[in-house]
Amino acid sequence: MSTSRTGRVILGVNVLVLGYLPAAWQSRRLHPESFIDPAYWHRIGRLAERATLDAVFLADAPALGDPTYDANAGRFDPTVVWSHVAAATERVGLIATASTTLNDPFELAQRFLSLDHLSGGRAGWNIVTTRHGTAAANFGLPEIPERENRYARAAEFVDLVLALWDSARTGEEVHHRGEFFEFDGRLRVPPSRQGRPALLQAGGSAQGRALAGRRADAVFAAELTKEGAIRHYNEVKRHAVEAGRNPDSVKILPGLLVSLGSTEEEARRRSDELHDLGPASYSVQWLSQAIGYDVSKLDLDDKFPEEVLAAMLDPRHPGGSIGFRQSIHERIRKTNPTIREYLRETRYTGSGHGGFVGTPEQLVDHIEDWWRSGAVDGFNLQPDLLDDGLEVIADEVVPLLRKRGLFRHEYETDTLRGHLRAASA
Ligand SMILES: Cc1cc2nc3c(=O)[nH]c(=O)nc-3n(C[C@H](O)[C@H](O)[C@H](O)COP(=O)(O)O)c2cc1C
Repeated sequence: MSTSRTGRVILGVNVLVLGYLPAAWQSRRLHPESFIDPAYWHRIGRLAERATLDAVFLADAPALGDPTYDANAGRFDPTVVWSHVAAATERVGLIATASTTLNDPFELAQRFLSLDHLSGGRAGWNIVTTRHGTAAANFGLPEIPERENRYARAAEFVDLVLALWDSARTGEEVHHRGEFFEFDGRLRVPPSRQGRPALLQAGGSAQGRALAGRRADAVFAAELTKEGAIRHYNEVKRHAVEAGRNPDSVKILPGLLVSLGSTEEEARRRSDELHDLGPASYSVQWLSQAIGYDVSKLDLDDKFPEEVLAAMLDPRHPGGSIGFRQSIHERIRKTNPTIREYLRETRYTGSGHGGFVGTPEQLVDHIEDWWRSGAVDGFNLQPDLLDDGLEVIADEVVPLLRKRGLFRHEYETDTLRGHLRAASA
């Protein structure tokens, strides 16, 4: 661990609607339709801003989720939610996920630059290519295109959106002729306070890491082991250098599921309660969709079969996101558990995304260790429950990070891209 690292940690919060487990709505302050209440979103934005977090973040896959593994099957459009929250906040970044497979570059460029203006330069676009066949059906596609094609489209899509945002600055028309898009024209929106929205990227395959290195300001990653995180970190920074960029201009921010308590036992009890209140099959279903294999067909007291582990690393394997598959594979190889042991352990360590169950002090130790080890530039925290889980982050975790000189005491800038840059030494 390098004690000499300077700069500070970047912290976002990935608002998994009510929380990352299906029983979140049963907590004392929530109910199944809390996410429909506009005041709920204002509360989340203001809480994150009180904690001087860099950003709030929303995932998106334009389809009704499958409740057997999606804790929050119903969701709002992320850019609409953040437009509402922009009016109630002044500094916190507002990052919305949108797919390059299921959107149009002109419409997306206009939508995100509009949000950037309405928020005073705080918008971020999390670039995904979406692998869900259900989402494809909503757009008249017989199936979701295979990964190579999705990322080729994503690369052209992002370059066209950047050219459109640039046309807002130069006033010049864009004339684009590519494999996926033809375009002549320009945006009707002037450049925003931060010039253009920040770009994030989520998808840990080789193609995803290359796209991130070439274009992203930050990466939303999935890392279960520090070794895997360091490899991902170095690979994206290398792609950035090859693209002629300063490697520090792309920040690596893995998700981190957090369940906190005043003691480790209390945190574990909280995590167990939330897991046990949900359907018993949930973690098996979630794992099955993440690795693209029906785990319920296996004997849970056996180890993971070699062919299942091999498929997780095979880019041709259609199921799941490679980002999550690789992270899960690393973890299994490291601890060699039976399936049941894996499901039990990962209650406290996360499955797909890293997880943390413990006290605020222990969480800060974990954040500092991974940051000083060069595994991350920060984390996209995913509280087990919104909003009381976010309150503990604001009231206990952030003050401890500040005491160690690892986090801001107040916002140094008023744009999202400014916040990301301010974290550098
Ligand atoms: C950390 C992480 C977050 C993701 N979030 C989303 C999301 O919100 N919406 C979506 O459609 N895909 C999401 N994906 C999946 C990928 O963007 C996309 O489906 C891609 O095809 C699979 O990525 P990969 O194979 O490059 O890992 C996410 C992937 C990762 C690793």
